[in-house]
Amino acid sequence: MSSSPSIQADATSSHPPAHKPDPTILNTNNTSSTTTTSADNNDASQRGLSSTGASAASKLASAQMRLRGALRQFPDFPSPGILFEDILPIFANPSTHEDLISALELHVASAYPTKPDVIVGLDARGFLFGPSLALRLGAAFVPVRKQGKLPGPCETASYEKEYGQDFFQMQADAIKPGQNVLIVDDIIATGGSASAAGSLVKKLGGSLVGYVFILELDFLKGRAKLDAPVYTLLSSQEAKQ
Ligand SMILES: O=P(O)(O)OC[C@H]1O[C@H](OP(=O)(O)OP(=O)(O)O)[C@H](O)[C@@H]1O
Ligand SMILES: Nc1ncnc2[nH]cnc12
Repeated sequence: MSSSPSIQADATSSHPPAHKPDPTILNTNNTSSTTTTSADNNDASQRGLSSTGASAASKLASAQMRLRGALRQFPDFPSPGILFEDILPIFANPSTHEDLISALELHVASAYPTKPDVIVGLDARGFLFGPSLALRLGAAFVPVRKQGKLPGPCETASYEKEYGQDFFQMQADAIKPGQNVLIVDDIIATGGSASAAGSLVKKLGGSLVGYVFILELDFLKGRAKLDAPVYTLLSSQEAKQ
């Protein structure tokens, strides 16, 4: 699907206009927002994002703006018609790196009364923040890797993404049956990668409690492929000048 010229053209022509509001920032009642619960009074409040009511919401909104401001876009990478979102500048600046981890920690603390046992990060950009988030939450970190990288018995799933086809693998003993698993990745585009990762988690006996992404290319409707709650910190792609 991803190499189809018509889909690539769609991906570019459907970019929302730059002035389109980010519902994550403007509407704290939607499914992408972070609600405040007693669970907010945890470590997140000690690290940059306060945990109480309006204050937490406004700090989250300003963190979201800084994170969106850090993104860079590269047209026609890695193939014609794709507007590539580069998340790496977030990690080049300790302040936006902190914004990211604290915002995600706050979301998990608010949305999951029982903390996940395992954070699963997707190869490769899910490895940039999955382990830090897991450490903050006191959860295990487990990678989903591209085929051929993991030793020992593995489960495999094939998938299509916005710009290609691939295979994901997990080590067969990476998750204990019944563990609560949260999948994290930088971007959801078509949802192919995330859906394949979810199928692997379930094959291993994990209980998939949700997905967390930094950015959603919402015009590709990837979340429709996922059968667990989806949270995205920045809920739409906005073309930058
Ligand atoms: O929703 P989808 O259409 O499946 O696309 C999203 C996936 O594409 C990118 O990964 P990529 O495979 O490019 O690997 P990388 O992280 O190694 O760059 C991104 O990091 C997501 O994992
Ligand atoms: N447009 C995009 N930018 C960055 N990573 C992606 N993964 C899938 N689509 C992407």
